[in-house]
Amino acid sequence: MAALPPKKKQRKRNHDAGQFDSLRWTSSLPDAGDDPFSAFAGLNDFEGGVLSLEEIDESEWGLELPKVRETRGKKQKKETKRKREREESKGDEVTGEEDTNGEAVKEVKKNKKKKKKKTKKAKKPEESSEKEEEPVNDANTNDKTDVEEDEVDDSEYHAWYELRLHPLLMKSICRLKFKEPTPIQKACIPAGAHQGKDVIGAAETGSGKTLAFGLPILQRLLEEREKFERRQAEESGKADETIVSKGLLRALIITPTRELALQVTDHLKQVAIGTDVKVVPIVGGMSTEKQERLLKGRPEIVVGTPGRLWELMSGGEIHLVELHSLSFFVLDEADRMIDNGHFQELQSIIDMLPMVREGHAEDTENCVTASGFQRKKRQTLVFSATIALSSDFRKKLKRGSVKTKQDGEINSIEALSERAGMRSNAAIIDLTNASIMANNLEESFIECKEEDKDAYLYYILSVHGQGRTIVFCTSIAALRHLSSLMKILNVNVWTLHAQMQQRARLKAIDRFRGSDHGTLIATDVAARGLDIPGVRTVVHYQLPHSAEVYVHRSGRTARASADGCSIALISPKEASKFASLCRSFSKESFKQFPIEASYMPEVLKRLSLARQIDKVLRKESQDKADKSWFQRNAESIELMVDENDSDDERANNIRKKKASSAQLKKLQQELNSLLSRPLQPKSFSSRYLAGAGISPLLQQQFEELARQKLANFGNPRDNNNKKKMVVIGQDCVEPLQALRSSGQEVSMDTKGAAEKRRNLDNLRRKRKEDKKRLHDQKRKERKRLKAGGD
Ligand SMILES: Nc1ncnc2c1ncn2[C@@H]1O[C@H](COP(=O)(O)OP(=O)(O)OP(=O)(O)O)[C@@H](O)[C@H]1O
Repeated sequence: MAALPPKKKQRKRNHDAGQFDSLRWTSSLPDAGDDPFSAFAGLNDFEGGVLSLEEIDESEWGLELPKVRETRGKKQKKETKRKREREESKGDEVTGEEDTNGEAVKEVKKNKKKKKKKTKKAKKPEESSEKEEEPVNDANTNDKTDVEEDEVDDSEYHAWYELRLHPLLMKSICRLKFKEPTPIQKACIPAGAHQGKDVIGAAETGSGKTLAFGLPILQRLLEEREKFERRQAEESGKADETIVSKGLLRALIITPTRELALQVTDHLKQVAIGTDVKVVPIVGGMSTEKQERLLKGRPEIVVGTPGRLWELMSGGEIHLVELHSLSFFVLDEADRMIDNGHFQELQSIIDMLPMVREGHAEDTENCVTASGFQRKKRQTLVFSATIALSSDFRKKLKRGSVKTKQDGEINSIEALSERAGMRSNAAIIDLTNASIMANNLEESFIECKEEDKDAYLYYILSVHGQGRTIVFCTSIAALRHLSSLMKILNVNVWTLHAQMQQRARLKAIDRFRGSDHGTLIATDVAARGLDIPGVRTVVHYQLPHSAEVYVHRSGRTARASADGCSIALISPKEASKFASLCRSFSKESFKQFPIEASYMPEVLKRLSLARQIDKVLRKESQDKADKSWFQRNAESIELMVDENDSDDERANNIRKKKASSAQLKKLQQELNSLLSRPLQPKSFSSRYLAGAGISPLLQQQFEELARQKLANFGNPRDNNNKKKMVVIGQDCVEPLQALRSSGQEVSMDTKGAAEKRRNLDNLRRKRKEDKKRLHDQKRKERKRLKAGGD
């Protein structure tokens, strides 16, 4: 883009500044206290803060935005001009050669063909590099011709131009068809990319936070490279090979889970296509050798999990310990980092970062390889969907008095940010709304007994089996129980939990991603960051331990302007937890998910059979496991196992086995016969056939039948009457649709619930005390009687 004239530039800056006025700047959050769900109460009471815009001279960047489609008038004018020029040049060329035998014309055509071939060749490397695992593309392949040839509609992408991104980044954005930046991107890119500020960013799940920190990183790397190359060219073209930023670690992005690290890597790679910036994931569960090999390629951006990163860093991995050149330190899903099991390694990594002093460039005096550009301050970017900061965080940062635990451990995002070198002028950008949930997310609940949760889940999956669903459990035991039941009931499910091997985890995600109506049963390892398009429903089979996790779980649906719904299954035991959750989101009402009670007898029948089958199967596999365990251990101590059971015992065992397999067969037959027909409500009208589980094929057949019946009626009056016959297959109704059309808004008497809980606790305590008193009395009585008898 050409440099704007001074006035325009000023106006543009004002415009940018104006944009920020509409944002809410944070720094205050009420103390969360002991209640894990109260962390978000009053989240919208934030203090203001202003971003100051620095002078930026676009002309210095030499930036050129992708050529956009001109308006019709301009286009026509240009076309006429081009035509005229073409004709003139054609004339020149033809007259310049012998024109008598048409040779010149042929020459021109040949030249044109050559040109076309060249353009094709120039395009090829880029196309092929997209398919490669590591897109290491040469910036030179993205010459202007490529950019110009992209059909980019000005009106469609103009919202990005204010952010003044590098043309190669703009090209990727256009390719990804991201029409406009999301609010968090709009707010963070100027601060992070152009003002070099540290950023704390919070926005709802699925709001595009990855690019809110990814684009500033790529922008700065590309910008620095261009500046450097220009300067080199100016200084008589003598390239000093030591200073070029290529090959030094420039950005370290840390995420709490491996899947998230891989996803962030993929996302950044997509945007970095066409640049030669390398992005590499470093995560546990993958071969260390392979990751060391990847690091030998000296990627500028590394995305990793704390455990594996620290393992390699403490082992002296050269690319990871040369941190003087680091320009970005990013914590994605930062609040999760302070959970147990993460912060030890994270703390060690942070302690390895060169010191950043307020008002000073990084301490890089001993560094010979870092260029002047890289010696700029390191930026710290901290992002999450749920972020809780104290009201005077900024002041504390200034004073350097953010508290860590007494033993020096990091216990809050604030301490983490300070330790990582966050400066007091950091841009704190909080775009979370009062409920912190995505606006297009519909939340609902079903109140049920603990033992009925399976039935309600089966109801949701079979009656409303449309779209992808993620079911969250808090324990792996619950997940295993649930997945085996659902598999017996022929529900298409995959599982994801922390005890699975990384390969299996990725496979499960991949398969889930590939199935339009699949179900993933997961623990909270999948709660953060996973970006799987088309997740329509999130079911909280068990409520999570904290409100943050609830937010992140629900955020797997309704991402990037799509809609979706969440359904929490609430047992009486969880009622007070749920009330506390509502309180923390200042929610006064939740929608009750509509259940068609007439389906439940059939659902319960199937489930009872599935449970019995599961029990038999478990017993069988347990017996097998016990036997092999016994044999293994006997062998290990060289003990001879006496195989010779008595005849009676053997006969007994065989009888038991036969009985068990006969029982299993019978149960399976019974269940199969139930599963072979659609789930039907107990009673249904033959006129309004409402059948959940009616497959599209069956529905089609019913509709055909209805039409045939209609045609058979000769009497037009009769005909009119029968026209009212409708076939409704509820299978086609997504949970979100069902919720929208008949979900009941239920007001949450959170205070009342707490009162009730207290009363119930008192009652229980009283009953216990009474029981104890009675027991003591009886004991004393017995003693007395005994003493009297003696
Ligand atoms: N400007 C944009 N326009 C449209 N889609 C976008 C834009 N930016 C990002 N996306 C898409 O939105 C989805 C969500 O983005 P991303 O994963 O970065 O969200 P997030 O805020 O990090 O979510 P979470 O808090 O759950 O981790 C991704 O599929 C991404 O490709």
